Amino acid sequence: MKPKRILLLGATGSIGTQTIDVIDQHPERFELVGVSAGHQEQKLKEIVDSHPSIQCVGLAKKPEIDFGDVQLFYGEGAMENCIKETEYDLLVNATVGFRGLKPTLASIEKGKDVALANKESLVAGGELVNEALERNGVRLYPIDSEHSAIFQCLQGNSTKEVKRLIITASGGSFRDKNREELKEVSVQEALAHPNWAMGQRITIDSATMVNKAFEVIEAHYLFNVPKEKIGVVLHKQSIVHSMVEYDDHAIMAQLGSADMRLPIQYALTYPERLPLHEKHPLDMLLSRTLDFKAMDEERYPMIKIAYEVIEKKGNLGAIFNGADEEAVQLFLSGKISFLQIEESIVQALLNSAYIEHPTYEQLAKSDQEAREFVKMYWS
Ligand SMILES: NC(=O)C1=CN([C@@H]2O[C@H](COP(=O)(O)OP(=O)(O)OC[C@H]3O[C@@H](n4cnc5c(N)ncnc54)[C@H](OP(=O)(O)O)[C@@H]3O)[C@@H](O)[C@H]2O)C=CC1
Ligand SMILES: CC(=O)[C@@H](O)[C@H](O)COP(=O)(O)O
Ligand SMILES: [Mn+2]
Repeated sequence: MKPKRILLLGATGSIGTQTIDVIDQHPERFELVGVSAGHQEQKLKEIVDSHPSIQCVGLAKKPEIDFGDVQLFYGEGAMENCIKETEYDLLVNATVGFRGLKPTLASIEKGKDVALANKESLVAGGELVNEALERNGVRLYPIDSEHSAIFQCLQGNSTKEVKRLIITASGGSFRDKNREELKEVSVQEALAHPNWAMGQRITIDSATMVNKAFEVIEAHYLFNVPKEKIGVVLHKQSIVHSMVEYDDHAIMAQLGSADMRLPIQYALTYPERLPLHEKHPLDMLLSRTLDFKAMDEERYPMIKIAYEVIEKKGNLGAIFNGADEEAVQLFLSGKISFLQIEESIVQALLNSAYIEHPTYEQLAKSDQEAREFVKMYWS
């Protein structure tokens, strides 16, 4: 069997690094043919040097170091140029933010499957992505742990028989605090996720529950399930990664350690399962407790927004994500407080013009305007 040629966007990040680990565990099955990153050029260079199969490299700006004998793209359009110029079988989109949508669409238009970590592609552009998938006969494989769990639980069954998808939420860094206590929290505390080691943006999104709101929207577009059939339950151990309840009340769950290597590998090897080296695989023969608690929408108001975005669609997902991206940056740089992230999102949604059937260009404009709005709001 010929190795699957992988083009990896966001190679220097949390998902990117773990994707390379999975690829390196199975050199006979995968070949890394292209990588892109933002600003960590030294880290990217080390990846390129240790993977001679890499032919194409993308960076956010012109690098100061020499990348040698590869095709190099930088600046605006670097990821799309890598997609255009590289011969690959599967795109792994592990870049963060709205910038991930354009390469997702470009790969689909090229007729190449996508293993998707970049949930923003679906939050901001779910309608466009699904139209493009259908038009090009291309598949999307979820990497997000909850969606991988649901995908695994759906194997052998039809989504027509699904009573509901049950997405688990850890509750994030502040799950033991009430809203009054949230007024005083620090950036450092917010970045201390109880279970997962992830990039900064998604870690803050877990604490605000924006991540879970995004995951509700992501599930709607990935599995074509109406919003009434998508629920969220608090599960502080992050062992049950999500569940599918069927019409006969059978509930299928996927359990595992808090390690993204399994969902990444499954997206790369589907429908096969390969051996995987994890540091601490889950051992269910040891005693453990699994807690489940109903979602509290007063404590976590961001969850409700997900259902409004699914109902009204249009450019609301792009505004939701754009406002959050900007607000998280302002919070990380100490310019606004934790609760002001929520306020940024609510105000941006209230003050932005609604577009019912946006093009990609209109989504990009809505994203930009939501960011500008948040910057102005706090200036
Ligand atoms: N981490 C996790 O466990 C999970 C993550 N996800 C999703 O996966 C995606 C990636 O998350 P995560 O790995 O945590 O994020 P990280 O912040 O760790 O990594 C982000 C990647 O995107 C790159 N990047 C940043 N800015 C740019 C830019 N301007 N142009 C091109 N590339 C850029 C970064 O490059 P550089 O660092 O070189 O600047 C880095 O390689 C997100 O959408 C997230 O929601 C989903 C589930 C779990
Ligand atoms: C690993 C992963 O998929 C993250 O999205 C994770 O689920 C975050 O956890 P919570 O948002 O449940 O805190
Ligand atoms: Mn997740």
